[in-house]
Amino acid sequence: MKTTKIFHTMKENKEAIAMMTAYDYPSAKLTEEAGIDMILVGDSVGMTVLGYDSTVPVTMDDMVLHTKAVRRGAPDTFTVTDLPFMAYHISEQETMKHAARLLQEAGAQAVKLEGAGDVIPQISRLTGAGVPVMAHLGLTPQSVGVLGGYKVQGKGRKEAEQLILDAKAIEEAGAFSLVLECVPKQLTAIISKELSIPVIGIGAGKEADGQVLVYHDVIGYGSEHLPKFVKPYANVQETISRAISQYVTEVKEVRFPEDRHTFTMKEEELNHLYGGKT
Ligand SMILES: Nc1nc(=O)c2c([nH]1)NC[C@@H]1CN(c3ccc(C(=O)N[C@@H](CCC(=O)O)C(=O)O)cc3)CN21
Ligand SMILES: CC(C)C(=O)C(=O)O
Ligand SMILES: [Mg+2]
Repeated sequence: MKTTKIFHTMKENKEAIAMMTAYDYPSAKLTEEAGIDMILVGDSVGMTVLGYDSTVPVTMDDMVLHTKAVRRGAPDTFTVTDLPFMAYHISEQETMKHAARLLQEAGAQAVKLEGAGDVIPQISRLTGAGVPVMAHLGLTPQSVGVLGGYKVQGKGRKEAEQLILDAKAIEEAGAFSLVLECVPKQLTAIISKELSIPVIGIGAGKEADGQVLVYHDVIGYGSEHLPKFVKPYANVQETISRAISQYVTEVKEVRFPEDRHTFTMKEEELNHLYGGKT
């Protein structure tokens, strides 16, 4: 069984941590085969797979379903699942129940939650109960309504100082790792240096202890607007579109199926249909 300790060790050895999201069986299988260090079942599933325009509508049931599929595809990879919007704000009891569902019912090894402040006591309680917690600061997409859009965070000195304080409080509360999203690289350098837990960046520069990106962004599949921090390593949507268009064309022109896609019965059997009386 893989534990959070390996990621501490990787930070100590200055070995960069490669993390990526996955949402279903095939994406998880390919991600594990490629040698990823850690999978995130992100609530970004709401946008990349389910077609919502933010992560806010994503439910616990969605996260359980997708985590189960991911675990079947990547049984040997440490898997973190996002607690969705409002799953860790209503009460301590609800937070604990939701984390228990993700670890026991869905098979995640850790949970991730966004923010500091009110969330700090939840991180302590979860860790105290044996749930490994990954925190998430900077651009926290579940707060898009309050932040007023997906914008870079911590550019001003006051905001940056608050982020550093929040990061320290998160480590203090027992989180095993921290995702830093969309912050200036200088802030990433400070936070990664000041914390002993690994900092995983997304749009936060190479100064983090590791990187995370969304599966669809890495393979070039389906995103219309790509954030600046994304590097698409392939153009899978073009491949898929071309394949589907060709299929449609060939069906309409009756060029598919060909003989090699088709089954036949022996002449003899055909001749004796209805006892040969046809
Ligand atoms: N496909 C996908 N990739 C993601 O990284 C991602 C999701 N979906 N959904 C949930 C959140 C939303 N995220 C986003 C979405 C957009 C930007 C974006 O366009 N940012 C501007 C910054 C503009 C500025 O402040 O200067 C950019 O140009 O990168 C950033 C993060 C990150 N997460
Ligand atoms: C982008 C990462 C950090 C995330 O939270 C998600 O995919 O939901
Ligand atoms: Mg998320």
